[in-house]
Amino acid sequence: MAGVAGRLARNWCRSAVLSPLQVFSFPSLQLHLSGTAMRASQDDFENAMNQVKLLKKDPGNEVKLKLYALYKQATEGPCNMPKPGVFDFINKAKWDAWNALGSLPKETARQNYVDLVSSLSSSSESSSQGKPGADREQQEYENLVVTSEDGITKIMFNRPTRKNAISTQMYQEIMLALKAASKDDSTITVVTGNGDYYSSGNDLANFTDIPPGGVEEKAKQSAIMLRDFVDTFIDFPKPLIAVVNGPAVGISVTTLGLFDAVYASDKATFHTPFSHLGLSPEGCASYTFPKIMGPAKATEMLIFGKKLTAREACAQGLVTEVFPDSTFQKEVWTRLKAYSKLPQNSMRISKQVIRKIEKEKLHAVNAEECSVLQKRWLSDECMNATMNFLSKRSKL
Ligand SMILES: CCCC/C=C/CC(=O)SCCNC(=O)CCNC(=O)[C@H](O)C(C)(C)COP(=O)(O)OP(=O)(O)OC[C@H]1O[C@@H](n2cnc3c(N)ncnc32)[C@H](O)[C@@H]1OP(=O)(O)O
Repeated sequence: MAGVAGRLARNWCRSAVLSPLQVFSFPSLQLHLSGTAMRASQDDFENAMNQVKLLKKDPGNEVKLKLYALYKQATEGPCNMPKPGVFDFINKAKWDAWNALGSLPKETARQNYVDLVSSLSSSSESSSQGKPGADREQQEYENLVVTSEDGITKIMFNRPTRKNAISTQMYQEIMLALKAASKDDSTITVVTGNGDYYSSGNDLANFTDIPPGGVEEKAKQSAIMLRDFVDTFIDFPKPLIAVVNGPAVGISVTTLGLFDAVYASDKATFHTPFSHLGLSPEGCASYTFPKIMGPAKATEMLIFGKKLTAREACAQGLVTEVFPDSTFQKEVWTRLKAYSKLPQNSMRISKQVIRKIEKEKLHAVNAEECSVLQKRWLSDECMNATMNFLSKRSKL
């Protein structure tokens, strides 16, 4: 049972309470919680809350629980909530941490929170400065490998043990990487996956990271993030190519409708199980898929969750070309290197001409899809499906 609790706590804490936190190992971090320093003002406290979101690495479960407890103590005072049930691992861990602070005064908790965040921020800085000569791009992204070579910027999803599921932090990183690629001197940008999957879509553990404002606040934040994420694809100015190395699920499929070309291994599959998850389409697929493949085929995918093989997806226009897996990488990269030598401005301008007429429409579709999803995430259908997946994974 301890293993299960640990796993659940890990899921919660990985992107938890005060996320997006980006993992840091602080084995020797000493916490100074005595509250002997000057009293922190409300501004200091708010700054510290913002700073937490900018930490480069995850400080670990124990520290996150301390941050959570201090935040609650500073804002609400001593814990007087009923103790969660023994099987409610996540809330029990949080309750225990908060309750352990006893009657610590709010001001002291506030100061300790500020001190703790400050110690985390300085550890984060000294750690990243302490690796002279290390690859800069590798350090910036926790879940991506971004390289630029031969006029091609390659953004590779890099969570292979999670089938490249997209965590909250990873959404942010993908947006940052795309924005950087849109401004660098490469001619084309490629998105691909490391390992056997292209991506298993949204990390379903994202929804276990509930902020102090509760599930409604979580749904609101997620809708804002999703809208920004998809907008980044809509506005991407250069040829954007997907190299789909293996199965793709959910949002990693829907966003393909916003790419300029999609090359797939014959091992790839395309699956959007939205109804099974109590969800509805995103990534502008409610507009792009009927347009690409016709409304009936789009219905089979987006409403009935039919999984397509790479060849089926190609026949329906979602995929540009399929290659045998054994020669996939070689054939695709040879072709991409040739394309990357074409005149940069001409390609950019052609993309603009092709896409311009659709842009406004796509932004409106994106906004509408996010607003619908904000409600779906709060539905019993969606919550049950998510809990079902997570509890199976926890082997309860
Ligand atoms: C905030 C914006 C939200 C935008 C919304 C987007 C909607 C979507 O993207 S919907 C699609 C969501 N994705 C899924 O439903 C896929 C869930 N995963 C699976 O069904 C399976 O894991 C798989 C078919 C992808 C792979 O199965 P397989 O048996 O080969 O491998 P597993 O042992 O299941 O996976 C290894 C490991 O990875 C974890 N994992 C895989 N995918 C996800 C995921 N999407 N979210 C969270 N975790 C995932 C899986 O649980 C395994 O973890 P453990 O080793 O700890 O058990």
